Amino acid sequence: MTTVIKNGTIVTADMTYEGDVKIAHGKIVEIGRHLEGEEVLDATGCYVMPGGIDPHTHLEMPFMGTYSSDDFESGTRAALAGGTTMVVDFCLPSPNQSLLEALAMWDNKTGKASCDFSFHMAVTWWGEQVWKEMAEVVDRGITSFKHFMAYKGALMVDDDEMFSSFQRCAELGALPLVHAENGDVVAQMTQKLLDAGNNGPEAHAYSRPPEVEGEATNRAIMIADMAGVPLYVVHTSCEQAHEAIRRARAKGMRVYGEPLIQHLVLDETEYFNTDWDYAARRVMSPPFRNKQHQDSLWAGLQSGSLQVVATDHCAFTTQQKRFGVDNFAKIPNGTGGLEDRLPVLWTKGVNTGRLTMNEFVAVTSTNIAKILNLYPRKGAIVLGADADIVVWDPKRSKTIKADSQQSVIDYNVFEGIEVTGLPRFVLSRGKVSIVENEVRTEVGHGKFVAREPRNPVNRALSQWKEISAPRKVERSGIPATGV
Ligand SMILES: NC(=O)NCCC(=O)O
Ligand SMILES: [Zn+2]
Ligand SMILES: [Zn+2]
Repeated sequence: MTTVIKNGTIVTADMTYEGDVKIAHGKIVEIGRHLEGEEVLDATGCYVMPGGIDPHTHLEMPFMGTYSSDDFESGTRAALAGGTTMVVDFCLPSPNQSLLEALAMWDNKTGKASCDFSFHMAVTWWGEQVWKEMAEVVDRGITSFKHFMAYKGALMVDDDEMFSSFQRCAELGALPLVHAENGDVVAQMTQKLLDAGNNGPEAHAYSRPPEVEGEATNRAIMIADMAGVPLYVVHTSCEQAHEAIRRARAKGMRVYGEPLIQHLVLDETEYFNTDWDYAARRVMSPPFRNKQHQDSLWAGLQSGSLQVVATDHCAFTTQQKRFGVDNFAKIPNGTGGLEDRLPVLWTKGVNTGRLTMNEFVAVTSTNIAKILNLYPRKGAIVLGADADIVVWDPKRSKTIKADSQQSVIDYNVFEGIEVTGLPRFVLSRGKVSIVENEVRTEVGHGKFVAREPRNPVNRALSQWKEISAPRKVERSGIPATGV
């Protein structure tokens, strides 16, 4: 069957123009005027954009004694409902577990996905087995490796392990990712706060101030530079971390920063709410920051020093959050946002003039497609691309409410925010999955997307590092050793 999206304005990361889009067998087969097809989707008054790609989700993830509540079924449904057509989740091996064994476990979770997905592999320990298996993981199309510099005693790796892993990434043409917070300092700060009786959710924020993130970001950048590999910093939340990324990029380093929609819009005052549940539901790492940090993140998106807006969707119910009722360090870290990322960013970004429509497409889809070597199969409206498309109605509005969301949790951190700009249609490889409020997603339609290593940035950096590597000076007359 052929489908035509008619009468819309196509908006990509670099162009805005009138045109119809024809789809067959899940791909874009024609772009032009007055196209015909068996199924017609009317996009009058709408923008036809590449579907969102969320490169940072944790679906059904074992974490802090429980599992995140949205799985690949509810998570990908929430994604599609909000205009996101691909998610990249994290495979987390336990300490000493084989990466391949962990991957098999994660593969088992994905059968219910209704949009396409990929994985980042986490490096949670180091040894010859990990070194070897990283090559196999890359062969299977997973070309990015996550390193947690926090969560001491659980997922955290030290500098030695990170440097080894980053060098392996350089050899394999893969991309290292970091959760950048100084885990040693956070662990001690946490204990000090608890000893002083400071056990509420607000102490979570006190235990990991912006300096802790800034230091780790600088350290990860230095280690990546020594290893000769690009670096992607997840959930960049503050000026200190942004400044490190900005400075590195100004020096020509290949470093990317990813603010979350939560950090752009919600601030630290959320933790001072006197309702324990309200504050605990917003506990995530890094924590929400103040308005100055938010301004810095918006400026980074505007100026190009930050490239991607993600969600870090890791949803826990109120019941799960209550594991930490006497001790903030036991509150499962994470918030939701998959369904809300695009509408909230459009409302707070495009509708306020902070972002152009093309910048919106860049930071929600195209930039990450390029960084992860998915472009132009994903993140583009071009011939041959996957028909992962959102038809965006800039006039549709709603008030965000947990009651009507796709996520299975019982609250929404954006509750009460009025958004203007919502999908009219969302297509996942050509399948019409969302028609305004009607959900037509198909369980199992989502497929794993394999990625190739050695994207152009990896190759360019390796070439430059090879040319500029330290070299032994050849000397003709070497003096005899004087004994
Ligand atoms: N961010 C967060 O609080 N939870 C998910 C795990 C992580 O990304 O650190
Ligand atoms: Zn993290
Ligand atoms: Zn995360």
